[in-house]
Amino acid sequence: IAGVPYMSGFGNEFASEDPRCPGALPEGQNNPQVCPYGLYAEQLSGSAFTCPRPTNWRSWLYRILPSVRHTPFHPIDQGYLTHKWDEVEPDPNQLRWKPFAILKVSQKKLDFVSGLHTLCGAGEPKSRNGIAVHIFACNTSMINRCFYNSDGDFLIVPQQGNLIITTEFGKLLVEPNEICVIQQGMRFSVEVSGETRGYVLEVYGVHFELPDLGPIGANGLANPRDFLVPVAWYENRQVPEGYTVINKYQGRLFAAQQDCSPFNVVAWHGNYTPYKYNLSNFMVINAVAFDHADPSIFTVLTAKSTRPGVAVADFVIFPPRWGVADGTFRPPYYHRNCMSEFMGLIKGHYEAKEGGFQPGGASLHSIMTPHGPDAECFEKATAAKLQPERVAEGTMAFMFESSFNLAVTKWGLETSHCLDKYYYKCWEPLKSHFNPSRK
Ligand SMILES: O=C(O)Cc1cc(O)ccc1O
Ligand SMILES: [Fe+2]
Repeated sequence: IAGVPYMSGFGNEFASEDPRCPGALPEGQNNPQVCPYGLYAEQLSGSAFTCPRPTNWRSWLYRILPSVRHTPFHPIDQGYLTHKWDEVEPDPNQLRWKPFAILKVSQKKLDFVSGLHTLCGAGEPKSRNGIAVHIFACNTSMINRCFYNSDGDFLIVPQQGNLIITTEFGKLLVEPNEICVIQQGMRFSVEVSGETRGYVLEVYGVHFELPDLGPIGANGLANPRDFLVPVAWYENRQVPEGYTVINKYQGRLFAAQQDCSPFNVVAWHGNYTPYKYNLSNFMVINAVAFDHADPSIFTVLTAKSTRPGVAVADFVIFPPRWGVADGTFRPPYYHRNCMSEFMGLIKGHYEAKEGGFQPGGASLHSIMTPHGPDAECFEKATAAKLQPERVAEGTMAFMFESSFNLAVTKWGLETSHCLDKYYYKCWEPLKSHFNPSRK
């Protein structure tokens, strides 16, 4: 898998053939009476047929057998995956979690799907509006098992361990500090080596896009050419013992059996694909004179709502960069926000909290819940001699920021046993410096 080939570009019209079958893509039409090599043609639609061109997503897959050839779906156990947002009473407090536990194989075998734990979310897959945040913590590869989501798209943020993701479109190797997006309906299977953990942002009913750049101009932030898309890869593999296709549908898991691998797409073309992105390619823009810019300058991808400027969810990162602002309190300001702020940490530490917030953990600052730097960070930043300095070197924190009011699951508040009960104490030492006779 090292040296896997990719195509590049965000939302391009791609075309790819497995090199073992040159000419597998029909020329000049999508539905020949008989496809090259005796393949079946199948369209995967990621938008309504009638969407305007800039948001019209679909791909054509040329496969050994069509996806429809399977036995009926039956409900299966779904562990801690849920979209029930009323399991526990609402909690407006600042919440922080210690690194989520990853079980050892000897304790319990968990793969990417059975290792999904829903932490928080809001909205509803049936009405196609909302989001969920899941933690995946697993130790085993998916063998003769694949997954597809009818409810929405997965933005996957690995934090520990590499993911080898086989998709209908080909293979992706996704390492920590990279992210990938597997969109609604795309079948995929995840191989891991050892204990593996990360975060998933699921959005129902919208797709991620690159944010508008406004006065920034034509370049910057996440550049389209740095998004990588797999090349066609197929296996013609019979699985007499049964290949399990798992479907998340209306928040529930179902399984169906088929007798061959679903990764039997010999060639495909279209603009509806999985993709990955390396966060170190992000072109960071920051304040170079004074003041602290809002974190929207660090938006990698956005899932827009129908309200102008209001996201269903933004994926924002806090990458290594220079801090140079003069006469400025440089860390994040104290604030209350009309959006929900979920944060995770891939590596290192986060500038507003040197301790307490650890890689593989998380925090949630809900709508209008006050938050900001801990007392230690405040004292340091107000006393610091302001020189150009590297910020967040060797670290990578991120935020899922959402206009939804996120509810936390029972697993999040209780079962995970990771909630940090003393989080509020990090602000307790903040003291008044007010002196009416000093200006
Ligand atoms: O709360 C946070 O740590 C995230 C954040 C960072 C920042 O630089 C400004 C605002 C903000 O919400
Ligand atoms: Fe914040």
